[in-house]
Amino acid sequence: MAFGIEGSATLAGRPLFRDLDLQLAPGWTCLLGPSGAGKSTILRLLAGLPTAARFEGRISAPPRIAWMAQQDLLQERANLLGNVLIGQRLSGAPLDEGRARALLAAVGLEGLEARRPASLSGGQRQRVALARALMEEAPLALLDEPFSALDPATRRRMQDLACARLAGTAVLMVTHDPLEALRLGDRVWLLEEGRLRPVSLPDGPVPRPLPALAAEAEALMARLAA
Ligand SMILES: Nc1ncnc2c1ncn2[C@@H]1O[C@H](COP(=O)(O)OP(=O)(O)OP(=O)(O)O)[C@@H](O)[C@H]1O
Repeated sequence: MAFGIEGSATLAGRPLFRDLDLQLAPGWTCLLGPSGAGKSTILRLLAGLPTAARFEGRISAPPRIAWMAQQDLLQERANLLGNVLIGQRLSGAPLDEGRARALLAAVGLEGLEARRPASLSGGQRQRVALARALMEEAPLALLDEPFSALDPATRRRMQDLACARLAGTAVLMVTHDPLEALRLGDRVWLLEEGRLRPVSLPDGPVPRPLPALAAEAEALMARLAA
């Protein structure tokens, strides 16, 4: 099933983006672009969350979405297991504690289930937020810089994990990392000056091997810096 957003947005009377047409099929769509271009606004619009922008157009999204914001939005009063289970608790679904524990183990936090978020590092907190998003099993996943707080080796492992667990899901990921977009993207877009510009991709299934991507990453970094 395809989801998407079509339309234009203004911010304090000025155009933020115009005639946007972003369709989200199963697989990874990656969104790059300079700070303030409107990437998080697009994610929030798709999630049905309030934004500072005025939007006119059409949004197609399923009722249930896996959502990972730039801030981890962990519940400080709940332990890690409680945080991963929060979607099920809020929706009144039966709690699948076994799956939540398995996801915490998969993100490398086995044995920390009873800890509170305040006792974790930034990277550990981000991995709890990832486990919570993966717990959702929603048809659309909206991920805003989901790996930004991780060291390179952990980042790569978490990218592989997310890729495997979100197979068949329509994923929209905002990232500032060209290599990450090239590694994971089935489709990659650059949002600049209010327009979406396509990025051409090397052949092959995602996640792509890194050595093959060095030249493309260099070229894309140059476009971002322009
Ligand atoms: N709560 C808010 N109130 C007023 N303006 C806002 C608010 N949130 C975002 N904006 C403005 O909306 C514009 C788009 O912001 P958005 O967060 O979508 O950009 P972004 O591309 O995701 O940026 P970044 O890469 O820095 O996260 C920016 O000019 C920003 O200053």
